[in-house]
Amino acid sequence: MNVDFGNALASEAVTGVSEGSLERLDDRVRRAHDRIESGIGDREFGYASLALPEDTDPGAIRSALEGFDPEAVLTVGIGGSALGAETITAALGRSEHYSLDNVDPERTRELLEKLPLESTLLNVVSRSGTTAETLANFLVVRKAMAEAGVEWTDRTVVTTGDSGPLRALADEHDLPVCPVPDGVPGRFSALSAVGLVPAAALGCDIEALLAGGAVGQAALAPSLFECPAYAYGAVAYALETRGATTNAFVPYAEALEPLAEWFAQLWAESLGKDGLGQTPVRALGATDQHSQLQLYRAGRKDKLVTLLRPREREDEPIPETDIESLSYLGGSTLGGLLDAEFEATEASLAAAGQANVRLEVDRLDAESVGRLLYELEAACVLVGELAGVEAFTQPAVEWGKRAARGLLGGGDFEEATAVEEKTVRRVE
Ligand SMILES: O=P(O)(O)OC[C@H]1O[C@H](O)[C@H](O)[C@@H](O)[C@@H]1O
Repeated sequence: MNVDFGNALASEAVTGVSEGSLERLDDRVRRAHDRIESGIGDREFGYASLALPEDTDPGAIRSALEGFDPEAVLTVGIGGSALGAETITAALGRSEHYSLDNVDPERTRELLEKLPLESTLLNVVSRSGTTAETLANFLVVRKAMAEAGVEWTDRTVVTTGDSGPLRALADEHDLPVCPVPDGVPGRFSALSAVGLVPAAALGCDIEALLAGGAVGQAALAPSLFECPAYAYGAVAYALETRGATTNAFVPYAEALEPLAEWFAQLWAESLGKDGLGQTPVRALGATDQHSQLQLYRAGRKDKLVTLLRPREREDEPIPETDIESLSYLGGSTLGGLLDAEFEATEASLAAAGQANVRLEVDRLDAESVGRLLYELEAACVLVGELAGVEAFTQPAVEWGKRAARGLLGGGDFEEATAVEEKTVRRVE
């Protein structure tokens, strides 16, 4: 990942940071880097995520998938157990990957009617093996397969921990199981079996994805001025402390739209603690230039806008036209137009004093995507260190999970009583 934070400097942006402040911050970046490196070395909880490029065994993933040559992959998982896999296959153009990461009955039914179940690989992913949405969807899909005369046990692969209901079920039916890596929270697990199984099943080069992650790891360095991941993290942190409490993440590539969702979980769940954390907003260039850009340019100066694009892409020429007012488009390309819009938006934000950072990758291939995921994770871990928040836990999410389970009669959870105690003040 290449980072250009010129438009986030104090000389350009209302919430910008001066070079001098960044130089002072760099001392703290160096200390944070030491902490991160020792955490990686000792495979400490959370920090172990940044060791995945070396620790993930692509051979084990491939052997769990032996004998499968699916037309489509259906991932049943949620949050960190779905978004990494969706991000990777979308970025690499594998549209045959579908996922059920919600319990909307209409969507579930519609998808099950559309999929060729006899040639679909069912990929069930849950670190805990207890997440209600995932297990409920799994039971529904399993029944649909049985009703369609498909032996679900022949078409299912599971990624889960060493214990829990999903592991027990996988053992009972002798299903192929990929382990979730130790000490790696779901949102940091894209470069493990959690994120790589669908990609591998659909013929992506998972070794190259991991090699890209390893390049990101090798690029970690004790100065933000020498390390793109830390440059992005340090600038995002510095801007947050100067009032940029929203991070609008805007990829200029449809294939990276799921990445914006993945980034939102990474940033929100890791950094939203102790009254701190930038609120991630998902957007897409150029589409959202025609909707959200008004706010980003002229609304409150409480944002960092992160613009992301691949430098190279397969292009499509725009045909010549004899309509005089459109002649400027003819002879150009859709990619050329998208790039022009990217640069125009960047300049328009800067002209309004709105902080923005440019992230670029060479192209959307397996190596670049692996590196991008790794470096955004490293950026997030760095922000956690600088802000002094515990980036690897999600107590607020767990609270809601317990409340929902309590309501469904899945145990005695005191959080469920909060639902009954809700203050009501209706207007009908
Ligand atoms: O993998 P699972 O245990 O099913 O968890 C799936 C998701 O559940 C929770 O909501 C957590 O906050 C997420 O971080 C996690 O990714």
